[in-house]
Amino acid sequence: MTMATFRRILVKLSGEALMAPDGYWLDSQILSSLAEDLAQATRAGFEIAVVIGGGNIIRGARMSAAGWIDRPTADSMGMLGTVMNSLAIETALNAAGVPARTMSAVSMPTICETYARQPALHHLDKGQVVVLAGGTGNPFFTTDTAAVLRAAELRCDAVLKATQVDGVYSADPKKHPDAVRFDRLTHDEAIAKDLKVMDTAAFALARESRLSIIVGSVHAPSSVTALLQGKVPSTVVAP
Ligand SMILES: Nc1ncnc2c1ncn2[C@@H]1O[C@H](COP(=O)(O)OP(=O)(O)OP(=O)(O)O)[C@@H](O)[C@H]1O
Ligand SMILES: O=c1ccn([C@@H]2O[C@H](COP(=O)(O)O)[C@@H](O)[C@H]2O)c(=O)[nH]1
Repeated sequence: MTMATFRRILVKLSGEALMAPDGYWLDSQILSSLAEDLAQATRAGFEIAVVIGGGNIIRGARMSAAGWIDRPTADSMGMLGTVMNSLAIETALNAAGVPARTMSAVSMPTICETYARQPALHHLDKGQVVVLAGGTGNPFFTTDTAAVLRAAELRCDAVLKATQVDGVYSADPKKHPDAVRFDRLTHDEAIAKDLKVMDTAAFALARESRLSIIVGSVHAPSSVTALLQGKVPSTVVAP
């Protein structure tokens, strides 16, 4: 399957991208612009499922490294952060005229639907955007792994990681300005080179499920549609 034939996409949005320039966890203008971008992708004919990270709120590994809290508890807090971001994106999508519903891997029935595969497929078939919250529901994982897992479950054609950088580089471009961007990589290469734009578990699951991953910048104008249509730079990780 080539990019031109992709129809159902799991968009992994950076949580960090929601942050306001002054460091506040959520900027409502950035949120609306992301929702408008997703709305444009649905109008272009893509079926969209969303996983949003929690890097603007809590990263469990970093928090527990300080020593006062254990990793599973910090990760639980991280998963709750992704629910907050998911409810925010659901609200912004509905305001942009796109029916959206949040489904959480962590059951909280007074707040949103609990994730289950068949109802999620049904919502997607009806043209709704499903926002998949709470990661995998387990500590020691990331929302990148959750994105690949849900993409495989929900018969998505690809995962789009819309992040802070415009692709996968030979090293973290924020720390190594001389790093070189790859246009294309195999899953094996991404794992062997230990390219930390996504965790190894996510790449390994994508390899097993033969899922392509497009990595590109969330900051490009109309980034989701432009990335899916190959109009802006990205890296495609594919079998
Ligand atoms: N080889 C690499 N190529 C590209 N980016 C890399 C690489 N290694 C590390 N990175 C870093 O990975 C980051 C993106 O991944 P990460 O999941 O941490 O952030 P995110 O997409 O903002 O997610 P969230 O905020 O939701 O956790 C980039 O900002 C970049 O600095
Ligand atoms: O399956 C999961 C997904 C996430 N977490 C925790 O949430 C934070 C935020 O997610 P990011 O992918 O880093 O944006 C993550 O650091 C974990 O602490 C989790 O435990 N399980």
